Amino acid sequence: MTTNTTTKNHEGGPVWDWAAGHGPVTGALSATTGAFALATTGAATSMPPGWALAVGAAGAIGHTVSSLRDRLSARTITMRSASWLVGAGWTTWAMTTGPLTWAALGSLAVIGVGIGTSAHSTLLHEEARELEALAAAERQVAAELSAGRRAIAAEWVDRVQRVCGITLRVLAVEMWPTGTGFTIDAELPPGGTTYGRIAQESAKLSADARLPHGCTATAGPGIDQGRVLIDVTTKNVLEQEVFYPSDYSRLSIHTGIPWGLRTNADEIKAYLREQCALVVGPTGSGKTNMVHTILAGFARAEDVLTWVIDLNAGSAGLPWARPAFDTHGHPMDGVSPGIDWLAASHQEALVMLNAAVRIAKHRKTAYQDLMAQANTDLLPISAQIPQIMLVVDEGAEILSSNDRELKKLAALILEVIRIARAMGIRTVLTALGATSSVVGNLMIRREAKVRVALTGGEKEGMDLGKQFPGSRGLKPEQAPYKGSGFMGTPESEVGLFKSWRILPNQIRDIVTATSSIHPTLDKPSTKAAGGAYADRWNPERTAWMRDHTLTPGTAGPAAQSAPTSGGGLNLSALRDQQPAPAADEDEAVRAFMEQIDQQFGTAPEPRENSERPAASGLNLSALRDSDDEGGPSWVADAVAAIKAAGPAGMKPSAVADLVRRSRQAVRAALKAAAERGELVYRDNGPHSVYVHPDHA
Ligand SMILES: Nc1ncnc2c1ncn2[C@@H]1O[C@H](COP(=O)(O)OP(=O)(O)OP(=O)(O)O)[C@@H](O)[C@H]1O
Repeated sequence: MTTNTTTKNHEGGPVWDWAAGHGPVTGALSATTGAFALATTGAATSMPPGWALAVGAAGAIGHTVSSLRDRLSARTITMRSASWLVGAGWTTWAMTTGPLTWAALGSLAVIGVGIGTSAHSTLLHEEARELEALAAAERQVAAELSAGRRAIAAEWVDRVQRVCGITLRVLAVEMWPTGTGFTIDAELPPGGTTYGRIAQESAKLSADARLPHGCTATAGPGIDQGRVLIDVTTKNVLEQEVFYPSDYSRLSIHTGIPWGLRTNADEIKAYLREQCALVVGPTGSGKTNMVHTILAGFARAEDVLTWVIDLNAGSAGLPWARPAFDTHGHPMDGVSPGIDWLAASHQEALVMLNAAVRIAKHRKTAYQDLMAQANTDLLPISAQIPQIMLVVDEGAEILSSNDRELKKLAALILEVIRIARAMGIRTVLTALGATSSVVGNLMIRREAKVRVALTGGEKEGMDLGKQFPGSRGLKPEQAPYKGSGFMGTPESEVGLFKSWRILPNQIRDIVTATSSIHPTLDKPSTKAAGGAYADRWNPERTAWMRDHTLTPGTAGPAAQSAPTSGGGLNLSALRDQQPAPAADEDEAVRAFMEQIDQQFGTAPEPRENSERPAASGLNLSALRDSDDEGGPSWVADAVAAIKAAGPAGMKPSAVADLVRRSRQAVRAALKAAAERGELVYRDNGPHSVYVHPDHA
């Protein structure tokens, strides 16, 4: 009957779910209605009552078997088989005595309520039993885990005692979710023991623990100075090839740029707002690959513009520039280069570095008000005023070269490192080796504290102690895989590290994906950088990228006759390998080189250039020999800077810092300028300033 109803209601009404299991109420209802239906039908058809008993016994046995299989409790099994037997007993009795009597119906109702109640209670019992079983399993896992942790703690207390002679009290052992190691949090013994004493025995501890190659035990500071955290790597992630993540979301110079992975698979970031970086790696260690991952990070940053110098045919920057231009060098719609400027020749590098110096100086005056408002002496870098990251591939070799041409570049690179920290220009230099001329340079030692050493198994010239002074126990053998090595930053203790692998396809993807992220150079900086910056992607100027018969940095035919726009430096004039240079071009090259030689030729570092900040293009007058302390070039700069400072004016000392002349000379020159009416002196004791007449 129920089946008929079901079929009829199938279209629109509720559907019986025969597959669903019974709860206590539906179970009792089903049992009693079933028994009643069988008794009435059996009585009407004179069925032998013994059949009902036989069916009940079979049901009890069947359910007992299935309950045993489901590992249900004895209580549930008893309840179920009792229900079958009681139901069958009632049916047999009712068939014999007649099911439609008050006694039969009443007893059936009592049986129904009884089955429902006992089913409910056994269900609760069953659930409680299940929960208890789960909790017991969890307790067992936890007990095993904490036993494991206790064993690790005991083992390492012994080890540190044996190797370093220090008795630790382990407070916690944290297993890394990546399954590649664990961290021990321990208390150092009283008496002033520092974590450094354990850190310097890293190699011995790793050997004592018989860690696989590439795995280390490194100690770092704990929550306070009396605690130590020991990171122990047990699985070597350095040997794996890990590809650059496919997440190209926005980054910022302020929140750090990820450069690769620690052995526990954590990302390690470089914070470069104020720091420069030095990446050392011999040939074949994965240095070029690492430069690309660095450029990838900068391309993703909304407040970074990357200027690349690679005198080795520009190869480090080319994959980042080419996808943005068509075969004629014209920009592709909707794609902008992943780097902002690429110099592949001495001349272009010279132009770029001079522009960087001019920007640094001009920013100092142009953003005085902004910095005063923000109450900071550090230029607030943002998408509107981006940081310039100067990446110089094999830049450290440029710094240590005796070649006259390279010395000029070296002087300017050091100049940028020295003067531009606050104004948002920082450098990433790569080097083939950690030679003393590189890491021995005071400027590099002081400013480039983000350090990477790619070892790739190479031991020759790998003096890790020089590159990471104070960190003992680092051995190139610990990172014998390509792209692996050590990295340390002021924020993160030196430790093993793996750079991501990146391939040309992915570089192309990143260029496209980040096209809308790149900032534009702020107006004052663009002005200071001059026409040479504005023209940097001119098809003529980038002809060498497409025409392999041209030497990098040389312009295509069009540029040879046409002057560059915006009054910038005409690079064609600097070409040193033109087939038949015109006489006046030769003359320009000679004059240019002479002026540069006078300025930089012999000195290890350049004298301060005195380009006019607002001048467009490369200001050759800046390269003039300037012993003339009262000479017009820097006084004009000073007057321009004072004008840019507005009504607040500038103190003579600030002007002296800016133009890099002695305070005495500056005071005299400013006084003379005031007497000529070019400036106004606002006398206010120690706060006296010079103001431009426009703002007086
Ligand atoms: N992070 C990495 N993970 C895995 N393999 C890498 C990684 N980096 C580099 N390699 C491997 O090492 C090879 C050399 O890499 P790369 O060209 O970057 O080295 P290099 O130090 O710049 O050498 P060279 O100066 O000779 O160009 C790559 O072809 C690649 O097979």
